[in-house]
Amino acid sequence: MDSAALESLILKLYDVQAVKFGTFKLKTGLNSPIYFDLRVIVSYPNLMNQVSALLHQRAEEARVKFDCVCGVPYTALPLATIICSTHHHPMLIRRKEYKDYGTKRMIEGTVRAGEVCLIVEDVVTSGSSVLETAQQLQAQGLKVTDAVVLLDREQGGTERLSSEGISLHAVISVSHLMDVLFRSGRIDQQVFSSVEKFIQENQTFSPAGEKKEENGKEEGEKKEENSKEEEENRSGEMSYGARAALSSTHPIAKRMFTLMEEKHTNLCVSADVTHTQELLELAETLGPLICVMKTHVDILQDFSMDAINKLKELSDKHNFLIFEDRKFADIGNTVKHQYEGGVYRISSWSHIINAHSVSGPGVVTGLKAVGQSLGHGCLLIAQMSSQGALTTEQYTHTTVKMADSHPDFVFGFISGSKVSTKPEHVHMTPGVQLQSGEICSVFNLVFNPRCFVPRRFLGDELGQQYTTPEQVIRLKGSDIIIVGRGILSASDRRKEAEKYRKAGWEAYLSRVSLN
Ligand SMILES: O=c1ccn([C@@H]2O[C@H](COP(=O)(O)O)[C@@H](O)[C@H]2O)c(=O)[nH]1
Repeated sequence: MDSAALESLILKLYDVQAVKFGTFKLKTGLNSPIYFDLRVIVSYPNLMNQVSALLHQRAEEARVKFDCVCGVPYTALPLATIICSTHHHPMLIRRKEYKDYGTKRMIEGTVRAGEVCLIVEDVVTSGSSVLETAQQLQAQGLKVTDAVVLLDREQGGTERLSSEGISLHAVISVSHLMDVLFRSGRIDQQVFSSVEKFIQENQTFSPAGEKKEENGKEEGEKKEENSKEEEENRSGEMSYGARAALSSTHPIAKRMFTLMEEKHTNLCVSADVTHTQELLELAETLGPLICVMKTHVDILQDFSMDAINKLKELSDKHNFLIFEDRKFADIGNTVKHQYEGGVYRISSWSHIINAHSVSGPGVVTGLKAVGQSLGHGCLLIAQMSSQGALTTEQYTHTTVKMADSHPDFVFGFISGSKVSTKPEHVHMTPGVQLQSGEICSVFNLVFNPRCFVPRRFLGDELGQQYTTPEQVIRLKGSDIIIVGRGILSASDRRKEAEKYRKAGWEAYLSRVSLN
């Protein structure tokens, strides 16, 4: 690639303020000394043509073989359009928002399964937007081997994509850009060094499987480590879509992550009702807002397989998964019968079940013998939300190890926080309401009469404890909020569920990387 052409492009990008220096708060909460806003280039037709030509040239230099092109929405869409119309390549458009009407397609254009699609992107940080796009193309039977990007922030995107079998080809790297701007006198040594330091200290990719040393640490050190962990939960986080695209992700988790990203929801409603009509009404009204409906079928006074068949139809209609919260906890042989047979025949309709690990690995082996061939998945209960729960740190740790031994069936956990570092694992958290017990401590409630918080925000009379969607998703690093009475006790359940969906989704957006 012609270095003079690249230098002139970098200077033009600086001149049109597509690259800025200062203090910019990223979606992750981090303050960055550099910010790219390549959206502005749409106002400069010559620049658009130049960028598109260089992207195409980069793909040619890397000898990428492809049949069609797809731009990551939104900035790369017009770039892909110019490339396709200039070089006569078929184009595909990826929708960012799921639509609940019409064809409901996420990829528009003529899809020919088996063809190779080249992805075009403007800026890559962690690579999660490219991975999301790849995953949606792959879901349509297309192959994705390469992506071209105008600017690589060099924060781990190349490595992340490579670990997923995608080669990233960048026209400009951030170090090259900084070098040109420094040499041309556009930025001084201080700005140069602060950006260099930021990039070095904010890498988003590290090979999986590394565990932090915890033994022998002083209380203060441990506290600091905990807050670092919370910080990690908030920043550099992979998106649900990117996690769906990982080859090690269980099929149920793939489906779950994908539909969460499509529907913009990480809300699971806990349908703790006692009549089937109410259960079906909930599925019909809340279906578009949820990713999972959790049931306790043994509290239904009029259980019937007919009602269950209708629930299955609604789960297809509104694209949510069914999770029977049966909490299996017996020896392998017994749980096998409980899962497959009896009145409820749970394995015939529930996509997800869960189990306590207390009885040892036999519980998983027994359930797996029934559920694996049906394509179902299991969550292990690693922590509980109720006061005085016996789920100690050691218990949680052993439960995670048990899950690791059965990746073909166990795909995640019921827990109050993120207990596994594996991005393919799903964490679902119960005990969630919009206002938590932390607003006003029990001590204050008793001793300070002016501090009034309704009892239900603290917990219930039977030991349930609540935290907020923000705490669960952003600070504790869990993936899905499970909400029962927070929604069920509202006079307008749909409106209330929408509040929870929004709160959970915004908390998720605030923790994933700006890419
Ligand atoms: O530790 C746990 C495990 C499961 N649950 C279940 O979640 C819902 C919570 O209902 P709320 O009305 O939101 O309190 C309920 O079905 C429990 O069985 C849990 O609460 N804690």
